Amino acid sequence: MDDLAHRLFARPWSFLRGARGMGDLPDAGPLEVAFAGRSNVGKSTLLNALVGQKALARTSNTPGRTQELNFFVTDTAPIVMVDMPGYGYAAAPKKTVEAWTGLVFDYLRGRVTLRRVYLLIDARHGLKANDEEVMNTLDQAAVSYQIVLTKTDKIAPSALETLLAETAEKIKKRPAAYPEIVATSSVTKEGVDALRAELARLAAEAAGAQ
Ligand SMILES: Nc1nc2c(ncn2[C@@H]2O[C@H](COP(=O)(O)OP(=O)(O)OP(=O)(O)O)[C@@H](O)[C@H]2O)c(=O)[nH]1
Ligand SMILES: [Mg+2]
Repeated sequence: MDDLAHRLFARPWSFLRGARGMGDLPDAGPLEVAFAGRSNVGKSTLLNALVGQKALARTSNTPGRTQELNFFVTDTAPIVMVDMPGYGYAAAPKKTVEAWTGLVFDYLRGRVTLRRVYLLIDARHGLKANDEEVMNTLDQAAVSYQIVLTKTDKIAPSALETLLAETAEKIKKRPAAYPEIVATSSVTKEGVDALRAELARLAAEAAGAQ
């Protein structure tokens, strides 16, 4: 880990608040980085891998584990990480899933302090129609986002190469998308240090702006 990243993750992160609606959000202050993606893609697991705390965000084999926007903070930098409910299939009633999805889109579209979205994509499945909808929303709102492939331990290196090339081609014309795609696995920890370094860079930028 580089020096800045080491400092950002030197102390434990803690849970600040869960929000079920836009009215419950914490006051907009420090910059926020959000983890978005389909249900079960590995958002909460990746957040735990980044902070090195196994049970900070709750994870599950069953889609629909995270049911609120969960805000996590550290006292080493003015940066907040936001674990989001998933969209797409979830083991919950239709109305409940619709409410989570509505909240996800409202937050992505309307949060002034949202600085970066990590859009997680399961490496076994690639981009789906609802991921494209999220990208449309972020492009329209001019919120910068980066594609993060998850569960790369579950596919062959050659399949990963193909997916990286295909995905890069699909996002080429999207104005708010980062052209580089990060491949991660919370099993092998591939990509985790690269994301930590990027978060540390954002945190340093935020600290400088205060
Ligand atoms: N093999 C493998 N499994 C993973 C990886 N990341 C997550 N998982 C597993 O995928 C399942 C879902 O992980 P979560 O982190 O709960 O997924 P989520 O995106 O937060 O899901 P929701 O909150 O339900 O939207 C769990 O069983 C994890 O252990 C990975 O990189 N590799
Ligand atoms: Mg989750």
